[in-house]
Amino acid sequence: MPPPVDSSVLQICGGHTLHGHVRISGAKNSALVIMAGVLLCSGDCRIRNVPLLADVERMGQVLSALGLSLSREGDILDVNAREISTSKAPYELVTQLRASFFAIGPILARLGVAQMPLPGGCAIGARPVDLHVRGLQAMGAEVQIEHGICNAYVPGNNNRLKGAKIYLDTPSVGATETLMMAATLADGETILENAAREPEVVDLANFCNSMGAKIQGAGTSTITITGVEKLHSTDYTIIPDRIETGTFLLAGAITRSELLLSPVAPEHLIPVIAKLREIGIPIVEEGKDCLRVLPAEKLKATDIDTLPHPGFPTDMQAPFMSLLTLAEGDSIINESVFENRLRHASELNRLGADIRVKGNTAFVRGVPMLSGAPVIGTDLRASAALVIAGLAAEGQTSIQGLNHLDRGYDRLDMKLQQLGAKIIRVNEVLTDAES
Ligand SMILES: CC(=O)N[C@H]1[C@@H](OP(=O)(O)OP(=O)(O)OC[C@H]2O[C@@H](n3ccc(=O)[nH]c3=O)[C@H](O)[C@@H]2O)O[C@H](CO)[C@@H](O)[C@@H]1O
Ligand SMILES: C=C(OP(=O)(O)O)C(=O)O
Repeated sequence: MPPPVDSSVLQICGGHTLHGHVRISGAKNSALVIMAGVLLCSGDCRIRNVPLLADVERMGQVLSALGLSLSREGDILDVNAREISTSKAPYELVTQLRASFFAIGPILARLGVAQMPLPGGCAIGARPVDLHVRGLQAMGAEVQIEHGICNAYVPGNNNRLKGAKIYLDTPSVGATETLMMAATLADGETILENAAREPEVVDLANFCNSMGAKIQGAGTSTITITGVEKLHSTDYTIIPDRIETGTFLLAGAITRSELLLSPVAPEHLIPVIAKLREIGIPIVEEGKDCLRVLPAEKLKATDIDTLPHPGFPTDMQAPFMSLLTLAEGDSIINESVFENRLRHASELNRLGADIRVKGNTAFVRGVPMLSGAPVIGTDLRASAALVIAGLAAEGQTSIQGLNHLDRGYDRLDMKLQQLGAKIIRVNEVLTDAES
């Protein structure tokens, strides 16, 4: 029997104002890497605020295949990682998401050997893993990539990685996380220089420290990890998803609506909030974990350059482009982090946008309105960008490619429905033979 192909579509009838409160879920990129981090623990872990996502489901299947037992109730995930029964991660699962590869660090630290297929994730560039590999080699591992699998082992009597000083050529989020996790159980001190400073890196460090790891400096570009023998049980709550928060701010902004979002971490959204205010969207911080977006008089064009944190996040680039299609004037968006992350531009043009792409730069000329059309989401944030645009477009927009959206947004269509959006999912699951 061929595997089912998800051909569901989202149908949006645009041009309606939204209103009300939206509950923001736990961060996808924290949840996934923290699930990998559970492999470091010789006890039980309770993780709270885990979002309901296809990627989380798949990451759970990866952990099960490695011999861990998991149970989920609501947004609480319990994992028993006392025993890891194999060092070999399943090819068909790991190749479906990016973060599964980061588990190579904990598996190697715990067992001294790991066989990890090269990862999947959004097709937004080549996304090599050379920095992960070079860092593990600096810590004493022998690593070879053959037949799509990264085989690593630690030679010597005790199979234990050794602390090392590692400079990352680029502040890769995943490489920082892989190496930070590997170093928690290594012999001696590891210093990561030019490390990523994303909030999810800090969340992972806090999670590891809650199990007894000794990590200092997460959130700065130098992270120091002093290896310990063993990590213990923990009960840990994941931070709110800053990209989901930004997506709802944009949904409010593009439909000229008033929305209340919580729980959020405004300090993780500084570049996004600054850009929204710059183009004329009123954003009000209420208390320490609540944001209100208010209708704008008019939208002004602006320029965006994506950068590692604390710069403007690449994961917000596509949804932000949707808003700028309706701003007055010309905006220039430069994607500096990934080399192929502007594929949504041509789909936005189907909706009436005026965007030209040259290399990694999109030139967006504001138009007075968008009009609904059938479109295809080519990756996670591209799909979110089309949803945002569809909410504003006159008439009906239908979006295919929901497998991308479901990887990383917790029931986006349902949350939008609760805010009054005219959005429905039409399910049509075909088998390969029928499609
Ligand atoms: C699961 C997860 O957390 N995904 C996030 C993570 O992806 P991910 O960890 O894959 O992104 P990286 O920060 O590693 O990638 C940044 C840049 O570094 C390059 N690079 C990376 C690793 C490497 O070994 N060699 C190399 O050259 C990449 O090709 C890219 O051009 O951070 C990205 C950048 O904020 C986000 O868009 C993703 O949502
Ligand atoms: C690129 C993303 O995810 P991943 O790294 O999981 O492909 C994203 O979340 O926008």
